[in-house]
Amino acid sequence: MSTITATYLVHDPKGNFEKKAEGIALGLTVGSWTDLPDLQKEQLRNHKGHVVEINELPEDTRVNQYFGSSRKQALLKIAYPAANFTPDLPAILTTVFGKLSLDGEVKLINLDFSPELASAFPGPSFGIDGIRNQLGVFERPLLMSIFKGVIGRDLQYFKNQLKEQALGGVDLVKDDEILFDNPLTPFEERITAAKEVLTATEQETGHKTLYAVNLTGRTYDLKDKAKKAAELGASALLFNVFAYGLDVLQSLAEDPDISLPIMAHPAVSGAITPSEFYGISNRLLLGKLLRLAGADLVLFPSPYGSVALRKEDAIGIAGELTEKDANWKGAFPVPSAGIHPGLTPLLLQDFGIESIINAGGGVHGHPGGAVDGGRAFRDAIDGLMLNKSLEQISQESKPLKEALELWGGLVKA
Ligand SMILES: CSCCC(=O)C(=O)COP(=O)(O)O
Ligand SMILES: [Mg+2]
Repeated sequence: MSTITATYLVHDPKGNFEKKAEGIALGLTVGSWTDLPDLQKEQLRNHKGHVVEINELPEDTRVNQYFGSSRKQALLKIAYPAANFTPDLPAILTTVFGKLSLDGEVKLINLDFSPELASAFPGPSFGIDGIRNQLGVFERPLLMSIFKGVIGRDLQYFKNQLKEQALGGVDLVKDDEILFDNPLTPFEERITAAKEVLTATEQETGHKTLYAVNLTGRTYDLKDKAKKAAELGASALLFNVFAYGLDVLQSLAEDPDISLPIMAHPAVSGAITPSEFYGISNRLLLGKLLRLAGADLVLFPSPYGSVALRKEDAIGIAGELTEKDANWKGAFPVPSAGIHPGLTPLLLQDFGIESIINAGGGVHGHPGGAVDGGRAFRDAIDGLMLNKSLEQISQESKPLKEALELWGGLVKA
């Protein structure tokens, strides 16, 4: 039988987890909080949730300090028959965590899709290989930079900033997620201006750079805007998926007339993921669900930047995005926020080659400007791929040396 199996982390002072698990399995399917005497055997067999596993965990002393009283914790696995829902994320999330998300200390940790159900989801259209093919870059992490300070500036400022970033050798440039349609830099004009600038920089340097335009506006206007972006020659879309919903991302990814890589931004996800007791795990939300809904690149806070995630969470997200056995193409992990060139060895060590190093302030804040900001990163990445140390590379690269002096990163002798 096709199913989805949810794993929940639950906390309870008494630890009566069998009762809790059965209550969820029945309550989210055919039952209610009161006895329903005319439930039929067949109804129970085909539609009731099934408790697969109850794994009581050792008491968490941090949790107990938080509550000032003892709290037992357990992981509960419950399988729900696919016959209960349509194969779409709104139906699935409402089944496995709709009412339950409002019902005390329950966190949704994972979802396992049976193969038949998994096949209903598209996954990335381009994925890691598709984006590498577009760029012709295969043997190093990619480098992305972010427009900064564009709000309130005109198209000429936008073009200048894009040119500098591209000349610094970055592979992708994305809008900041807070840049919306506006009279100074309208959506369509940003796309055509970027195409003009990036065609010229590619002719000058031979290096290709993609531009991800922020797809914003009312939900029902998004598809037409995205199609227009594709027609005008945009190279990728940035999308604030959690302000809209995972299913909106899926609709964009599935549309054959919007044949562009989609970069998912984590804005607003912090309202759902950080609690130990409530919400949805980062690994599931920013990893597995974004990948199956069709994100080609996924931004998330790195473990060591200005807005940090726990390292275990960040590595978990990247693992979900790149896991080889999954049904979908791999999506690029993009650990972000507060990234500067001194962090490059750490990023490479923790996220490997199949990742994107992404910086806004760490490019534009370079004393030599954004061109040197990009070069500092590229020199660091290229040198590390040759097994040189950051210190060695900085002796050959003035931009990197200056970046390390400003932001740190050299291991002192
Ligand atoms: C919180 S992950 C998204 C990072 C982001 O959107 C951003 O603008 C990072 O900019 P920074 O100057 O910190 O590189
Ligand atoms: Mg941003």
